[in-house]
Amino acid sequence: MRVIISGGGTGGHIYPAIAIANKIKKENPKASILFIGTEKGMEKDIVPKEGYEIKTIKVSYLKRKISIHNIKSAGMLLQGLWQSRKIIKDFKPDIVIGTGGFVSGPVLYVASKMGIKTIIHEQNVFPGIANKILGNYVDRIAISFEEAERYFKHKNKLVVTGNPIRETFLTISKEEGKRRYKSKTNNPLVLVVGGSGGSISINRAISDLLIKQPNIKFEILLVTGKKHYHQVMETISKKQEIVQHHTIQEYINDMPYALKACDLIICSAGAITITEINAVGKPAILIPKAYTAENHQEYNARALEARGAALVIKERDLNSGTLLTNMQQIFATKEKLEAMKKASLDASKKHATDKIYHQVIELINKEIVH
Ligand SMILES: CC(=O)N[C@H]1[C@@H](OP(=O)(O)OP(=O)(O)OC[C@H]2O[C@@H](n3ccc(=O)[nH]c3=O)[C@H](O)[C@@H]2O)O[C@H](CO)[C@@H](O)[C@@H]1O
Repeated sequence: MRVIISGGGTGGHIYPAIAIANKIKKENPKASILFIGTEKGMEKDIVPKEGYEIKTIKVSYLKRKISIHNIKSAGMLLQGLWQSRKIIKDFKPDIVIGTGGFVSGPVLYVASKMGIKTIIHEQNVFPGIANKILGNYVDRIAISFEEAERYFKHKNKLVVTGNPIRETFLTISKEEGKRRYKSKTNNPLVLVVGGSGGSISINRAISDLLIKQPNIKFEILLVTGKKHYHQVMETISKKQEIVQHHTIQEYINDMPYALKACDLIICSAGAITITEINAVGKPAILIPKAYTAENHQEYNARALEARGAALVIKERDLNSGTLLTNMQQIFATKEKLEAMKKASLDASKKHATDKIYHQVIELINKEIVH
C-alpha cells in the first residue's frame, strides 16, 4: 500500500495527518507513506520527528486584491503543481490524502487529475479555502462536524468522521504523563498553550499573573509557541521564583503526556486541541483566537461551554485577573471539577481515525489487513 499525505502550515492540519498515517502503518506495517509539505510550514520539523519522510514543494496563497504578491504566488503555484506531479509520478501512490492547509491544494488537485484516488479531511465547521476548492475534484470528503456539509457542493462525496487524533492520547495513563512531566510543587498542574503557534494574548495574561503572584496555588506549564519564547522569557526571567515553581517551554513534542499529566488546560480553541482535551476528559478554559475565519474558534469554544466542559474567556476580556478568577472557579469544589471532567469526556467523539481509515481502504478497494 502506497500513500501520500499532504497537509500543513500549522499543527491543526499536521497532527490529524500523523494520526491517519499511524493508523495506516499499524494496520499495514509494510505500507509506504510519504508526506508532502512546504519548507516553511511546521510539518518540516514535526513529520520527521514522528518518523515519516517528507518532500517539500513551493506554495503560496493568493490575496484578494491584484498585487505583485499575487503574480509571484501564481508563479509559485505553477511550480508547486509541477513539483507535485513529479513527486506523485515517481512515488506511484494508491491514494493521496489531504488534511488542509495551502500545500494540500496543488498536491490533491494534481492527484485527482492524474486519476489517483483522493480523500480530504476537514477539521473545522467552517472549511478552509484549500478544502473548499478541492471538494470539487477529490473522490471523498471526510468532515468532522455535520454543520460543515453545507459548504460542499458534492453531497454524495461527504462522510462525517470526526477529527482524528494520535492514539497515544487514549493509551497512556495519567501516571505515565506525570512521570514525564514531574511536578515541582503539590499544586494542581495547569497546562497553558495557545495552539501550535502559541498565542500572544495568552502568554501575556499568564506571564502577568505569574509576575504578580509567583507563589500562586497552581503550578503552570506554559508552552509559549516557538516564535514567542524569547519575548516571554525576557519578561519572566526577572523573577527567579517563577522558574523555580513553574515551567516554560517553547514547544512540546509529546503533547499526549503533557495533557494527561495536567489537571486543567488553558488554551486557544483550535479543533484538534479540543478533540484531544475531550479524549482525555480534562476541564478547560478556552480563549478563542479572535481573528480566525468566520470566528470558528469561538464557535468551537461555545459548544464545549454549553455542555459544561469548559469556561470561555474572549481575548478582549483576557487578563491576569479574569484568568485567575476562572481557574479558581473550576477548583472551587471537587464536585465542580469532577462534573467538568465528565462533561469533557462525554463530549468526546471517538473512532474518527478508524472511520477515515475505512474510507481509505474502501477507496483503494483493498482488504483490511490485520
Ligand atoms: C489561528 C488558526 O486559524 N488556528 C487553526 C489551526 O490551529 P492550530 O494549528 O493551533 O491547531 P489546533 O489547536 O487545532 O491543534 C494544535 C495541535 O498541535 C499540537 N501541539 C500544540 C502545541 C505544542 O507545543 N505541541 C503540540 O503538539 C496539539 O496537541 C494539537 O494536536 O488549525 C485548527 C484545525 O484546523 C483550527 O481549528 C484553528 O482555528
